[in-house]
Amino acid sequence: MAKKETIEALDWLLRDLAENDILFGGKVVVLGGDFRQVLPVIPKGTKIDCMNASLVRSYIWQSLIKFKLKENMRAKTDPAFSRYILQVGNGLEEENEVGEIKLPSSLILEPNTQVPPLEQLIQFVFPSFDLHRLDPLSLTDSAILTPKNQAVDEINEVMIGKFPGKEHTYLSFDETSDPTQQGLYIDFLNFVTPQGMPSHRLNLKKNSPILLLRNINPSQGLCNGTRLICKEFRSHLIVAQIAVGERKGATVFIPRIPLQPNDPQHYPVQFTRRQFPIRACFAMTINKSQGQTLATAGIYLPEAIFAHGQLYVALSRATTATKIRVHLGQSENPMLSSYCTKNIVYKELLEEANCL
Ligand SMILES: Nc1ncnc2c1ncn2[C@@H]1O[C@H](COP(=O)(O)OP(=O)(O)OP(=O)(O)O)[C@@H](O)[C@H]1O
Repeated sequence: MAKKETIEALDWLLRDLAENDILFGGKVVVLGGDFRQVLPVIPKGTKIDCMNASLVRSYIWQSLIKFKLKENMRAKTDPAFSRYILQVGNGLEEENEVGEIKLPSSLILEPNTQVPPLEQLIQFVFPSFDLHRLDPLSLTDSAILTPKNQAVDEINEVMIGKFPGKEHTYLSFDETSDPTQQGLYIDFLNFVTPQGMPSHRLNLKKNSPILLLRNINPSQGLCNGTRLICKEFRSHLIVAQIAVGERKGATVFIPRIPLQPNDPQHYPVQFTRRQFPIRACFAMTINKSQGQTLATAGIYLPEAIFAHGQLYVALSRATTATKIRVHLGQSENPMLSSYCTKNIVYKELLEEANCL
């Protein structure tokens, strides 16, 4: 969800344009959101920082007329699953002594000593590339979700290896702002992948699914989070096909663009990466999956989730309980059931937002 400052900036802009001092300049503005989902990300922020960044804590909140959407349209064919997700999102599932909830056994990957859990999850989510060869766009209906980027990169790497076809690699051009530092830092820059940026080495295959990381051209459907299929690899652009939404099936061109880290203070040197703003999307972070609907979802939790709403967002991407499987790492207390995992819910924020 957007930070409150973004919506406050819109308020001031509309007041300026309308030359009055009425909320949103007196214009009708429709906002939509679910406070059970992940809150605005504040790097190294505390619980209070994240809650304070929410629209609920803005001067705007009290002036809004609120309407509640009560039916889960995505999971409407599975009302029991829909009720369960809501219990998780509201933080009403019973917790054990280390603050974990017990997931229904039907959602958990069956124990199998022969096949490693990630491989089992891959087999559940992507049972056959042959089926996808007939309809490559269907590949983007499924994904493995996990909390951290490192696991996302590892899973995507494994999946690109398994995917049929010839691998095509694009290397980025990483440039320090101060040219005298280029030689000193180039290896380091090629090694790091700042949050929200593509990696230095992009390994892709024809028909493999990708996710756009920037708003390139919203009117053409090319927004941050759009899923596409790679069709052709040229030296300076990738020909792709939009996989979801109103422009599904449209052919588009993705150029290399200059990208800079959102958190430059965390790097010893300022730099620009010239790369295609995409990453493979067999796997994605739970935060990035917000807004997506998945026909089949695998949730890979070798480590527990770490932020408000992540478990709710992950579970609520699927349309029925039969199309979702979870791999859980060890519970914090190994004596407890292996079906237990952390669920973080800031109930005080949900109460302020009148969600409970
Ligand atoms: N009125 C409706 N009738 C039938 N299906 C609907 C309706 N509204 C939404 N859906 C379906 O429900 C799913 C979720 O819709 P949408 O992405 O608009 O919701 P959302 O609130 O943005 O979800 P989230 O925030 O959880 O990602 C989509 O698959 C959409 O097709």
